[in-house]
Amino acid sequence: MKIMFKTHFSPSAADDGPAFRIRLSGLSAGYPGRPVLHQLDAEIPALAATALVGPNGSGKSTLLGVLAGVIRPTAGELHSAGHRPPAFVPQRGAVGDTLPLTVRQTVEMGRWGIRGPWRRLTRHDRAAVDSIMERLGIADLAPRQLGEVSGGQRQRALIAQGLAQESDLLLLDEPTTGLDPEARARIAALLTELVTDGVTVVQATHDLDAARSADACLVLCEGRLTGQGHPGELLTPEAVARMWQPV
Ligand SMILES: Nc1ncnc2c1ncn2[C@@H]1O[C@H](COP(=O)(O)OP(=O)(O)OP(=O)(O)O)[C@@H](O)[C@H]1O
Repeated sequence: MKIMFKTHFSPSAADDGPAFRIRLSGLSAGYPGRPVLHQLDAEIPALAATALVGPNGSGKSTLLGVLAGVIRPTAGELHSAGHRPPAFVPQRGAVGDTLPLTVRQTVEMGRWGIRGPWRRLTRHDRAAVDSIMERLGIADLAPRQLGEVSGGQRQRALIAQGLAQESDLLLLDEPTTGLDPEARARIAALLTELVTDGVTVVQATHDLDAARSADACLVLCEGRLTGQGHPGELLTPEAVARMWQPV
C-alpha cells in the first residue's frame, strides 16, 4: 500500500488529463477481519463537489475514513495532489449529545490541528473562528451547549469546526441527513460556495437532491465502485431504483 503526495499541483494544468485532488488505484481497505472496500480505481476531482452514494453498508463512511487518513488502505495506492491534511466532518449522530461543549468550543476545536489540543488560541485563531461562525449563521449560538441546539444548528457547528481547519479538502459524512428542507438547502448552498472559494468537497449522502447537485459522483455497492461520473448520468430514477433494490 502506498500513500503519495504530489509536490506541485495546478488544478488548471490539465494537459495530462483532468485535474484530481485524490486518485485511488486498486485501493482496498476495511477493519480488522472485515474487508470492506475492494480494488477501487477512482478520482476525486479538484475544486469540485463529489457525492459518495450507495446503499447502507456499501462502504461510503469507510471510504471517507480512508480519504481522511484515519483508515489505512490494505492494498493499492492513494495519490493526494494537496499539501494540507483534509478536514473531516463526522456524522452528526456520531458526536455525543452529552458532550459538555459549547457551540463555540466545538468550532474552536477545529484549530487544534494548527495550534495543538487545549492550547491557548491566538488572536488570529479567534478571528478565524468568529468569521466562520458568522458565515454559518451560528454566531448567536456561541455560548449554547452543543447538545441543546437543533440538528441543523449542530450540523452547522460541525461544518464550522471543519472549516476552522482551513483545509482545501472538506470531507463530510451525511451532512444533510435528518434535516428539514430549509436546513438542507442552506448546507447545500454553503458547500457550493466553498467550492467557489477553492475547497474540494466530498460528501457521503443518502440525499439524492444533494447528490444530483454535486459536480461528480462515485457510486458504491458492497464495497465496489459501480459508477463514477456526472450525477445526472448516474443517478437516473432507474439506476437509483436498481441500486436500492433489496437483494
Ligand atoms: N468500526 C467498524 N468495525 C468493523 N466493521 C465496520 C466498522 N464500521 C463499519 N463497518 C462495516 O463496514 C461496512 C461498510 O460500512 P460503512 O459505514 O462504510 O457503510 P456506509 O455506506 O457508510 O453505510 P451507511 O449508509 O449505513 O452509513 C459495513 O458492513 C459495516 O458493518
